Amino acid sequence: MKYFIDQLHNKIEEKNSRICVGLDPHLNLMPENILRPEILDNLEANRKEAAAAVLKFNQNLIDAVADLTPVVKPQMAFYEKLAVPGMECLWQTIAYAKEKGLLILLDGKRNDIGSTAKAYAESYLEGEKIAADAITINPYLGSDGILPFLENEKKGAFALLRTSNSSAGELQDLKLADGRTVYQAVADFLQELGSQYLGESGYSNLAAVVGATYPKELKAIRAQLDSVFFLIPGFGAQGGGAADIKAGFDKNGRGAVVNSSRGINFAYRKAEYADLGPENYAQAARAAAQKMKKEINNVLNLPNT
Ligand SMILES: O=c1ccn([C@@H]2O[C@H](COP(=O)(O)O)[C@@H](O)[C@H]2O)c(=O)[nH]1
Repeated sequence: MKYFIDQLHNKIEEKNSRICVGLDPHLNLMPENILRPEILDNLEANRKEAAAAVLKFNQNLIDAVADLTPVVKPQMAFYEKLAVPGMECLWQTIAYAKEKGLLILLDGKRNDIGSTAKAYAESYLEGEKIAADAITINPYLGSDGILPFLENEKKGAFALLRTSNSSAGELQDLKLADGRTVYQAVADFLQELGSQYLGESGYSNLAAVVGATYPKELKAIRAQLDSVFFLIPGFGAQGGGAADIKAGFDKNGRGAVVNSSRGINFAYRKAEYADLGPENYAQAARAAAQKMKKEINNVLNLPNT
């Protein structure tokens, strides 16, 4: 199978799961048996130890959720924060997740002029073992900044469309002279550009990010776009729930994955999993991932297997 988007579809079907587990190692939320809290008092001096702790944390999480999720999404900000050891940790995490059969969506929101975008694409998407399968991008520079991420049909790009954050509407909801909002214009642009990269699934390797925290907009965008696959972040910690993401899927329950990062990574901190204790954070993460998978399948009227 050639296309990234078809690989993602197949993994979703294989696991009957529409979740995406974020790998967002917020250091201040880590269990103490993994990361000594004193490390945070002088992180600059302790980056190596912190990165080693994050790698162990991630590997245990991956082991706990590998059969439940088609894809993981490392958020680059948390690895960049740890400088060189952090980047090593990121690549080791990616290699580990790949060994476990997971697809990797790197959340870096990269982009630039065409020649620089090409360098980003080569840095993060080129290669088999030590490379992501897809990356989040900012579409604001237009097509020459996007096309380098789509050159290899085995790789995909997820462009920011209508984001989940509270100030998303400040720019994205502005009205253009033709009556469309900025995000509606971006949506049309992505569908048009992505039509050259359609897989057998009917979806394009050029996908989009649409937040769970704006269900009305999510519904309208799904109605507008029939060949653009969605990453839907904002589930759990940001307040989005199963009812909010339903309209992001097509009538067959296809066309999207829903991300949760803190809600799964740090589930051990929730009252419902408190009995497990911080040392069993991976078990808590597994329980939270199972619950999310089930809630999404239920709201889409899909069987739970
Ligand atoms: O619109 C967007 C785009 C990206 N994100 C990223 O997704 C995760 C969400 O983390 P939670 O802990 O589940 O809130 C995080 O990496 C964001 O940078 C997003 O939330 N919204």
